[in-house]
Amino acid sequence: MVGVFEYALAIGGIALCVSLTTSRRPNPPGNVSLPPVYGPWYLPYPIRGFLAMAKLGMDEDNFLLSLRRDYGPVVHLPWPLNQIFVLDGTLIHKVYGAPSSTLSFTAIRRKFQTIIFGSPWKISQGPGLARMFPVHAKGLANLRLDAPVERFTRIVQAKVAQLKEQIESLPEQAVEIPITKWVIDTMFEAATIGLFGEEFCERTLKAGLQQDFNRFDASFPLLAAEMIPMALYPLVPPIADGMKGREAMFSVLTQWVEDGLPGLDEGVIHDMAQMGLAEGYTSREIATLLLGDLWALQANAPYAASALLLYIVQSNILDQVREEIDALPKQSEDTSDPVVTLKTLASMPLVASCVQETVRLNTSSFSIRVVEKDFVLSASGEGGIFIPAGMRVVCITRVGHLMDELWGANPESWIGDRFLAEKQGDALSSKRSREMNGFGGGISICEGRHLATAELKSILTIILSNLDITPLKHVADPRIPIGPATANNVWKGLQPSRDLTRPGLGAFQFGASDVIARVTKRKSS
Ligand code: HEM
Repeated sequence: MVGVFEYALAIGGIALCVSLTTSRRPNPPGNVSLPPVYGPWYLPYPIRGFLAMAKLGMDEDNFLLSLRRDYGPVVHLPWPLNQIFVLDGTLIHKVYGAPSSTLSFTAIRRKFQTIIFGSPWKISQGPGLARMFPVHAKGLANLRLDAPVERFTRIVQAKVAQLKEQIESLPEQAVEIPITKWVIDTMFEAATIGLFGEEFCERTLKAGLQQDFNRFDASFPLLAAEMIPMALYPLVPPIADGMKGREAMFSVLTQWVEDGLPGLDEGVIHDMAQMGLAEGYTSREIATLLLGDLWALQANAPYAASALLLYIVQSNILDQVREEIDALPKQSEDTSDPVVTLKTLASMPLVASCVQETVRLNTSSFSIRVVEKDFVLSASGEGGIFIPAGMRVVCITRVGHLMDELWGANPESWIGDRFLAEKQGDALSSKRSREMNGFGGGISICEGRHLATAELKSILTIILSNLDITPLKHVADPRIPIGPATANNVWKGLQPSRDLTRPGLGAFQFGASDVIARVTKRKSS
């Protein structure tokens, strides 16, 4: 029988081997240097790596900001992460601009398709997916979004009308609701109908799939960390629970594909499913592909939308935002409801700036690349930092968003017109837009960014045209570690607390934390 001593010996042996192999550093050529290594010099590399992992998981913002202060724009976090973090906007753009033959992403996307979304390896590694990737990207381009945005908008209008009716039926002519939950639930339905159509959404609601989505989504950080082999998923309780949620979603998706995608006859989801059938995939295999879209659709935008609404209604630019919204053409002469289309949404520069500012402040995105060939990372072309082949480079967008000089004196504050050309000048506002990397960048940039932006503008427009929102009090979620949206909480208004268990996964989520708001029919005009 193997005893504790043998186990300790084996673990010690592995740690020693890792320490010896990972401590050997390559010799960089010429006038370039290696990135500094994280952690106290006297500790072995694996211990430094574990320290980094623990700090990242416990206090993302403070850890990331301290990396840049203590090590500069690039730092190597040793095994088990074994990643090179890039912490400065200019260098991040160098990574985004590198050719895929040097810094690649496809292998990671393919691997995630299996270890997170459950596709069989033969599909995630097969040639069919290579044919689907470009069709998928085109399917979410602006040109293809009129119909999804129209469907999304129709549902949000109906939900707001329902809320108005509820308000009118009450003697106090007001309701007090958890506003984040209301926005997230509304977005869940509207966005599902937007991309997947009404019939699928109806089946989703009937099966209570939003809860299953949340269970799967809660396991996402562990799955994406790639630390737990798939064979052990059933033994790790949060992942096992996530897998139950995933299975429930597969079952509804598979049946819907089996039935011939009722309620949907165009768009990216329709095209993907048809391509899957043409490749000879089973309905369940197609369901695994569609799950990736359902996750991307719902994991970020609803949270960003509720943060945006709360920022604006508590800011001193609310009246200006309303002026812009009120200037939209009306649906008819006897209504104040605006025409909400991709075209009208594009005519609101202040609202666009508020959306960008919210995505800047309320996201943390890690864009990962595999280093295929030795690479020198340099801002100026002179000297630079040597990155050897075989490593992983990770663009840490959050640090650039909070520390780069171009944001001015108060980068941790929400300033709605920070991106407005009229206010900042054309050069600065377009430089800021280029450096806003909340949707990632380069070959892995968020394909849904146009849809997400349109959704955020649409729901904001419909709510502010019809309702007055007064935030009253914060509600905590005792189950999750929580924190302010930024390390130095400079926002004086109310916002739900940020779930700190999701470093680098896009828009901040809030668990069950919320803000109770008083909602009345809009009075001001
Ligand atoms: C505010 C809302 C959103 C935020 C902040 C966001 C953010 C991100 C980020 C950070 C990435 C990874 C980028 C990288 O690795 O460089 C990503 C990928 C992706 N997003 Fe979004 N996203 C949002 C909404 C959406 C929506 C509504 C969709 C629609 C389906 C979507 C579809 C995708 C897809 C398909 C990818 C994968 C791209 C790839 O692997 O190449 N996203 N998103």
